[in-house]
Amino acid sequence: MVVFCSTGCGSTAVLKRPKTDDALCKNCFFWAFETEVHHTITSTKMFQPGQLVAIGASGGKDSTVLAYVLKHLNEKYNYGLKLVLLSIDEGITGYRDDSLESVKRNQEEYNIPLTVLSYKDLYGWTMDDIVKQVGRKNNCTFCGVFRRQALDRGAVLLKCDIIATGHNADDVAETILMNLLRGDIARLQRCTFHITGSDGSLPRVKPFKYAYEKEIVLYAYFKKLDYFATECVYAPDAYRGHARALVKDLEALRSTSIIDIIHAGEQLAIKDGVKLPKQGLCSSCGYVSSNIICKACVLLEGLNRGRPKLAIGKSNKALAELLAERLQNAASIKTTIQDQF
Ligand SMILES: Nc1ncnc2c1ncn2[C@@H]1O[C@H](COP(=O)(O)OP(=O)(O)OP(=O)(O)O)[C@@H](O)[C@H]1O
Repeated sequence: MVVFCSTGCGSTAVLKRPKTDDALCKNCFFWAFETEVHHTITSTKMFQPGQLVAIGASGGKDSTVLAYVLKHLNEKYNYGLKLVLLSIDEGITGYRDDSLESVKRNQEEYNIPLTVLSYKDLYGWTMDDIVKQVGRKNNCTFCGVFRRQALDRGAVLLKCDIIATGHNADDVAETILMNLLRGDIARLQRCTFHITGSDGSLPRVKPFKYAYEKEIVLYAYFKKLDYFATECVYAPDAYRGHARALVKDLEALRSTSIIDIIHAGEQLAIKDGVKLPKQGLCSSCGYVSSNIICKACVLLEGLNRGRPKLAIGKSNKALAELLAERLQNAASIKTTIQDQF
């Protein structure tokens, strides 16, 4: 039986929209998807004309579709943005090396300049080296913390005004649930913001905040976009894995579940008087941090000392240990100087 596009355009439907269950033809689906992203961008005043935008480009489906759609909307609606692709090479053989090849091909196809920064250059370690030290269980902590900072450093280096990532509605819903389950009130509120980074780091935006992962995959498929489809070869973050499974189960029961979780998350407000961590600057590297030394520096120091698990889990203990040692060093330097004069 032929099903016609529910918009009444007269074309044959080729898909059922995961978000709304509407039967749509290819062109009406493209229009609906792009118009919703455009609405997210304009209704939240995500960008300002003249801004240089670093698109975090991993070569995966989300950031590939993001680069394509941002370029398209920028031209169609005259946003007045300059776009650059920024890729972080974590040094994961058989994963990031292959996905970066997709980014390089897209750079040429979309004519957007690309910069690649590596963990090896920034931190002296590849993820392959780190996994050899820490094993597969905790390596996602290193990767996540280093990537966040690497994207920031890269964008600052390129003199960008803002970073756009391909985090989608499923990612946001998972993060809301994770922060709720962990009781992480500060992050719970922050993760629903349209723009983050007003605390001193570069502003970050998620134009796909309301775009379903399944629709991004369909968009990439029907547009025949070139992206790398394999999962990371190292164990995925176990906790997020549970949140992901829960979100997918809920979506299967009711397709609006994902957007409902996001809307609920957006309405949460922190009671007056609740103490939140204050953002300052890391005394080692100068990056934004709610501690005297940022998580990336503590993780790196653990690696460089041959104690990679130092900052896993109870990071306050690791921080206290590092600070005590630094104070001791400072005291012995002071004594040496005093002895000399
Ligand atoms: N190595 C990287 N270099 C640059 N940006 C990255 C990198 N890894 C992740 N990002 C950015 O963070 C977003 C979310 O990353 P995540 O690890 O959740 O991957 P994902 O959901 O599989 O996204 P993608 O399909 O784009 O890889 C990506 O869409 C991208 O914008």
